[in-house]
Amino acid sequence: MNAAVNAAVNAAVDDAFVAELRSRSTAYWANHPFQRAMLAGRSTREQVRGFVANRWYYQKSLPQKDAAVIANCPVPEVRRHWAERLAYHDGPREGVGGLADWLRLCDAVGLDRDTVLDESTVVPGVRSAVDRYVAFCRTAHWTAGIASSLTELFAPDLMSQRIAAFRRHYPWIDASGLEYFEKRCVRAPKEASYALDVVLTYCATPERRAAACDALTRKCEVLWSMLDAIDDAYRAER
Ligand SMILES: O=C(O)c1cc(C(=O)O)c2c(n1)C(=O)C(=O)c1cc(C(=O)O)[nH]c1-2
Repeated sequence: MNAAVNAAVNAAVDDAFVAELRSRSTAYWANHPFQRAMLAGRSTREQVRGFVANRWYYQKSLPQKDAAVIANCPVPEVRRHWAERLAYHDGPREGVGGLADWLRLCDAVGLDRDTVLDESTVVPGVRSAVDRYVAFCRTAHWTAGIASSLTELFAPDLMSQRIAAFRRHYPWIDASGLEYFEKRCVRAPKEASYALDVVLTYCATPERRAAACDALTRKCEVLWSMLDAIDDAYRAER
């Protein structure tokens, strides 16, 4: 095979891999009935608050998940880049960064901060789903850990819809709290694009690529399980 034919074959193989990863969007939590109801303005205050308070457990676990990916990754350039994600959520100091922005969203929906931070409203199903995500990134091959973040390919569209829905249907939410999602709409596509490049570059075998696709499915299941648990806990409120 000459070089041009080889390059064309490799590009086609990469395209098929990316298409396979993108096809996992059908299992993304944007399609969960709880999420659909929230976007359509059919959630009660307690359900919206339940989502935000429970999601805190996901937010606070992200830096530990990213630290696990870094710990397993042998490539300095990738570690350097991935460390930015960790720094983003933790922020340079108290009160600044992704976690602080999420806590401002908690304020904006009327949650008591101490109650959010003591996690007394976190339901068991959310805790175990998130813990599963962190454990997966600790134990799986580092490229699978990175692939599991690729739900961020699907997140920007959902976050834009969520911002619009919160403004339109839930006027009791202080709009300043939406800054978390506004910032993520800019950042998530960049993070997803980098993660996709890494997965394309370092998943060099069909087995690694299959494992990356499986990791993305597992991650969709984590998010879906979170919403199952939240939906269940706040069902009586509907
Ligand atoms: O609001 C959302 O629907 C949503 C979804 C996701 C996701 O798909 O995992 C993330 C975020 N937000 C997010 O804000 C975020 O920082 C984030 C990091 C990750 C990850 O797996 O590393 N996912 C997500």
